[in-house]
Amino acid sequence: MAEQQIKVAVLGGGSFGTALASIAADNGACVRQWMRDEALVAQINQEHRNGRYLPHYAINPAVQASTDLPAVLNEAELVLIAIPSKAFRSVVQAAKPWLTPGQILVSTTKGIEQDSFFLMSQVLEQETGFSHIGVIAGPNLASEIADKQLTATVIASADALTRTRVQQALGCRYFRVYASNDRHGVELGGALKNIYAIAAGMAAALGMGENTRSMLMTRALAEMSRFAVAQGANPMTFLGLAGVGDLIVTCSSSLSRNYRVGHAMGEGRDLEEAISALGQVAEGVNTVKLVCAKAREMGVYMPLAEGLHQVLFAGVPAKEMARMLMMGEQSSDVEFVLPRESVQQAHQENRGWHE
Ligand SMILES: NC(=O)C1=CN([C@@H]2O[C@H](COP(=O)(O)OP(=O)(O)OC[C@H]3O[C@@H](n4cnc5c(N)ncnc54)[C@H](O)[C@@H]3O)[C@@H](O)[C@H]2O)C=CC1
Ligand SMILES: O=C(CO)COP(=O)(O)O
Repeated sequence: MAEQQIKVAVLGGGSFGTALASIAADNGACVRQWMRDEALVAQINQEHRNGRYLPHYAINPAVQASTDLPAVLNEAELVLIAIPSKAFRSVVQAAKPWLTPGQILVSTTKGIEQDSFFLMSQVLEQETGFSHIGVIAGPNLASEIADKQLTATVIASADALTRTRVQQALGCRYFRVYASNDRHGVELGGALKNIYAIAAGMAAALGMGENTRSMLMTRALAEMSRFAVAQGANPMTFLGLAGVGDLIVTCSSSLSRNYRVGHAMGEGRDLEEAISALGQVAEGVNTVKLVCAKAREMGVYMPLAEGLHQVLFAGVPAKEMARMLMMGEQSSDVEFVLPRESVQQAHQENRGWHE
């Protein structure tokens, strides 16, 4: 008996929503994609191209774009939400009357909500109370996926049905979907790495060497996992695609919008100029603000994020910040092996040794 075609709704007409819609259609799903822009809908349906966000790639012709939210959601088994964090809740609220508890809701958004400090899956949970909720995160540059470059992602959910259905709907010859049950850790990984991608772009523009890049990424991983553990996530998750995997790609690629914002600033533009030159969402700018405030409140040590915050919002030159960071207290390499406190204590005991 032929397998029944899964019905997938994608909310968001940006680059990632479009890339995911096309994968699902390549995989045989019935795919409808919702966006606000009538002209973009017409272009996707007629030319099978998203000229605004992914102009150079063909979209599977089976993707049906629409501005009609109820029609897109009607009978969808899987709903993928690819809307920037600033607008995420309002779109979920608009969709709510047409959502049903049996549906699987998956956020693909790598950001944090301003006032609540909620991750997007928590927004989904709060708005709907549904039980099939998950997140997708990993090293997933949209244009490479649209180019069908071999790519892997993670579906994270405590709910086995959500994990399995997303693996079935999206897993194909160029897109591999790994499963995790640490939704919080995976989602935090995706949001936090954007901070360090901005720093890496900045450092690249200032001429950093390979040693510097490696130091930056590795210490970023230490900082991200420290913060995530303080938030209740499993540090092992950061060894996976949504941790180290996504950190590597966004800290190395000018295809990352966060990296590009940092790079433009490293070349001398101010933050506003860098954002407007980008013309797309760079979630890390807002995330660094929110994470630094939360880290201060919780007493979590995050020197790189704090340093970036000073550069973005307090006018400290990036070069000066790098110098200050290099002169900070020397600490533990892997603090889950040698705790930071032990290193600090040893420093205190040996104070005055070379005085
Ligand atoms: N582009 C990428 O390579 C990847 C992006 N992501 C995440 O996906 C999320 C969405 O990003 P992209 O698709 O890349 O963004 P994008 O900047 O390409 O597009 C954003 C889309 O959201 C729409 N939008 C914004 N406000 C809206 C509102 N109030 N109502 C309805 N639609 C609205 C825009 O019109 C646009 O279609 C981001 O959080 C990003 O971190 C995750 C992995 C890869
Ligand atoms: O998350 C991404 C790749 O995994 C995309 O990063 P940007 O949002 O910086 O483009």
